[in-house]
Amino acid sequence: MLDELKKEVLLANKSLSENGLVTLTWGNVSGIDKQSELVIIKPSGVPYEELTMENLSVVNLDGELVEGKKPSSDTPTHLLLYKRFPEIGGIVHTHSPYATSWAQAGRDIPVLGTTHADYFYGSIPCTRPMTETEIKDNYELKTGHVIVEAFKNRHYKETPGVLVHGHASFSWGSSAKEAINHTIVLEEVAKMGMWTEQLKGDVLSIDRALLDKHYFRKHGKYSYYGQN
Ligand SMILES: O=C(CO)[C@@H](O)[C@H](O)COP(=O)(O)O
Repeated sequence: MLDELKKEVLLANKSLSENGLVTLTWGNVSGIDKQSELVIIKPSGVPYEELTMENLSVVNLDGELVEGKKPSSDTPTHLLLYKRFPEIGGIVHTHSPYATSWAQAGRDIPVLGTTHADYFYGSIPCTRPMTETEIKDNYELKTGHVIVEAFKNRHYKETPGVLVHGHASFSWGSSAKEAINHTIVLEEVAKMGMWTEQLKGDVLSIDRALLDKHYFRKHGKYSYYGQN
């Protein structure tokens, strides 16, 4: 069932280690089949080298297990994002060191350069801290809620990633593979941002003209990037 999507999600989870985005099992990748509304996600606590097509978790949007092992502990967060960000097809959550450092500092990653602007239209937001009640009651679902709240004034397709305050990042894309690419970029701009601030002290974002040039030359109907 859904073998093609399973293969994509399997390779995406395994690529977390290959891309230096994860330590131990501190991350998970999912993908959704829009037709059946079934989500394939990494099984909880399973080392990436032991992941197979057979042990991947398959859940419906209510979180019920349809096939495979017990799903990632972050499944409720993934499922809420699929419901509230309907055009995404894949999600990555991981504790990559630089992005996690900005999340622990509770800071948005400002647009400090064109590398960032090529992929994220504006700062990468950090959610507000969660309340004690949110943490104690259905934490992973409430994590999804604070992420959605951080996007009330920005579009999730223009900024395909977020830092969860005190926790780590979630990134997304049209597929699990694109979500991995956005996670790689998020970690890189988090690293560059930290070093830029180190070199220049409190730095300002680039101006809007440069942000627009770089973002819209890759995205939208006037894009002229690549072979298109
Ligand atoms: O955020 C966390 C733990 O803080 C999780 O992302 C785990 O690090 C991965 O959990 P599983 O996907 O293996 O349940």
